[in-house]
Amino acid sequence: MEGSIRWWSRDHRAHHRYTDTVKDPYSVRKGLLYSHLGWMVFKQNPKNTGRTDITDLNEDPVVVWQHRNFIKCVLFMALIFLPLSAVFSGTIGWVDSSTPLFSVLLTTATHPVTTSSRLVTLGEGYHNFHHEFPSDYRNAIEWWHSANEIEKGRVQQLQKKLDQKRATLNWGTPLEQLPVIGWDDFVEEAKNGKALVAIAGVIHDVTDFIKDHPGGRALIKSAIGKDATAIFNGGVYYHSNAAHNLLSTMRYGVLRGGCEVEIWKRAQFENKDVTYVNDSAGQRIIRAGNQVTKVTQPIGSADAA
Ligand code: HEM
Repeated sequence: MEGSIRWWSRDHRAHHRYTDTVKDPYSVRKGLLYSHLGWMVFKQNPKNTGRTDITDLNEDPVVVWQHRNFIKCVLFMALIFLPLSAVFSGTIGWVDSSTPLFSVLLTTATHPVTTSSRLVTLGEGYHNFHHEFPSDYRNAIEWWHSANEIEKGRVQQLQKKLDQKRATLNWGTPLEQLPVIGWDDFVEEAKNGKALVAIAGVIHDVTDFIKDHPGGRALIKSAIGKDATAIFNGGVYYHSNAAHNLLSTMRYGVLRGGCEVEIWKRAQFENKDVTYVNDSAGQRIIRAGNQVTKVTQPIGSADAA
């Protein structure tokens, strides 16, 4: 039913090359039933199937012979070989393991593998692996498979999950989206009641946080309308990585002439090659300790005095 070696391989190569597109002969987008059985039962228009190179198959005498004598081979297998093997082995069962599971696993070809899909397909739910590594005889990654290429794929999948997770979190307004505020305007706004604190060239609105500050209201209030870069980074207290992360959620603006931040911002506008690393979702990756407000060498600390 699945045709000659040549016919099957040609379509399977097209399936790998054009997975889930109109040129894929078993595209799951044509329906579950079609990707399961339809592609074998219905005559396909060869023009619709993507082109593939099968010169190697055409040069293989066994493949060519089997293709030319396909009907004879089928009749031989069905009417002579199978009955004889049943007689000699004492069993009459014959299971073609590929087709019943094929449709289910095809649906997983472009989707993440789930535990249920693995169970329902008796392991064939790992079909993504077969698409990534078509020359690999195995069907899945297990702990004893440590080949470099497979590990790279695994790390990239983990990275994808990490990117999805990162995109759900609040990392603060990206610097390039913040307004640039001059020093005098910053001081003026702070005087007029907005609790603004400048740290490392970024202005933060800490109004809602004053009451929750673990170091007390008085200390955080003492920094309003000031540049608290040194104070925040060890001058009074060396704030944690978590404190810098929290601070980024309070971003209000960028200080004109405010250290590296404005230089970076200007470079962005001038299209210079100064940039941060973004993940696949376009989210900026902020590694622990790499926050823009983190000044690694405390500008003024008790030790330096
Ligand atoms: C501008 C926004 C600020 C934020 C978001 C902030 C956040 C925090 C956080 C989360 C902690 C807990 C410990 C840690 O995670 O490091 C903390 C502790 C502390 N903060 Fe701040 N802080 C700010 C400003 C300031 C200022 C301006 C000062 C000093 C003038 C200050 C002095 C302290 C002190 C002394 C502690 C230690 C409290 C203790 O453990 O007893 N903080 N801050």
